[in-house]
Amino acid sequence: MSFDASDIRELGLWGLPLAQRAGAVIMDIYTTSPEVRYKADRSPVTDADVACEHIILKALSRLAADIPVVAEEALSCGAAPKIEDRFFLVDPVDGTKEFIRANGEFTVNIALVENHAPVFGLVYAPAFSDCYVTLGTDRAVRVKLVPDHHPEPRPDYAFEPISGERPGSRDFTAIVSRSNQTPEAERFIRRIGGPPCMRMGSSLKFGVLARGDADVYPRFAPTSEWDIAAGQALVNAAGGCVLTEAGAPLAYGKVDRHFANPSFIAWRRRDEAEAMLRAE
Ligand SMILES: Nc1ncnc2c1ncn2[C@@H]1O[C@H](COP(=O)(O)O)[C@@H](OP(=O)(O)O)[C@H]1O
Ligand SMILES: [Mg+2]
Repeated sequence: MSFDASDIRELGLWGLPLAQRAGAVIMDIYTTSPEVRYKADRSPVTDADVACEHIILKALSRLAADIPVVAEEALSCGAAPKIEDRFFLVDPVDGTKEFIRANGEFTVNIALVENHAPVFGLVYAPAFSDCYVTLGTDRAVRVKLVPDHHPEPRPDYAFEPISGERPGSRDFTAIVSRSNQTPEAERFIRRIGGPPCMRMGSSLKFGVLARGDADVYPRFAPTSEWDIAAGQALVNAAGGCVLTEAGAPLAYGKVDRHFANPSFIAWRRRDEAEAMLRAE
């Protein structure tokens, strides 16, 4: 298939039925008390992670066999591709702990990285039929997407454009991990004045920022590139940014660090992040 992976819109439209299929497989397992195993790093994995990743890898190999893919489960089994300027990052089920707890806060994540930065992202929460996808480097949308084993091609998705504009007059709000909270993040929240704080599992937090329903997501617990690349692409496209504590951009493709990220702060608005950093 001839495909220009720099066409973010084309990639987004291609990704939606794939997400539906992957989501349908995940939901079949979700509703039948999945067996939980533990990887070498003691993180949990279920058949949903493995089956979903298989579907996505197969689809990516048909779409763009020349672009390397770094995928969470394949990498944990030792399958590390040679990284180039452009590569895909796949986390088939982000928020596996939430999947096991059955609170719905888990996502399918596909991202494209170019020159060390995520330029495309798809985050899909099948339990909520809630999908966020970039259709351009400055265009992010939300779309209701029901898990489906055999989705029909759709020319007419009801895309809701999202941006980091704060709706109404709500208070400045932080959002943090449900299962991986740290004292450092709590200290950060106190330092910025102790705003109200939402808790949520998985990369859905980036969707909440990108749609303007929270302002800052401080993350001091460990993450890997596949956990956050799609979410960062969304936040970037909606007018926000993801920075290290020192205010530097996050770099992707950190092979020597096994794709581990430093602590970071994701911001709903780039200008607010810059103002806060200047005030420090
Ligand atoms: N000790 C650790 N090392 C690396 N990543 C970790 C980690 N603890 C949690 N994570 C990452 O945090 C993700 C969950 O994010 P959150 O806390 O925002 O829900 C996990 O995604 P998976 O569920 O895909 O493994 C996992 O990758
Ligand atoms: Mg993950």
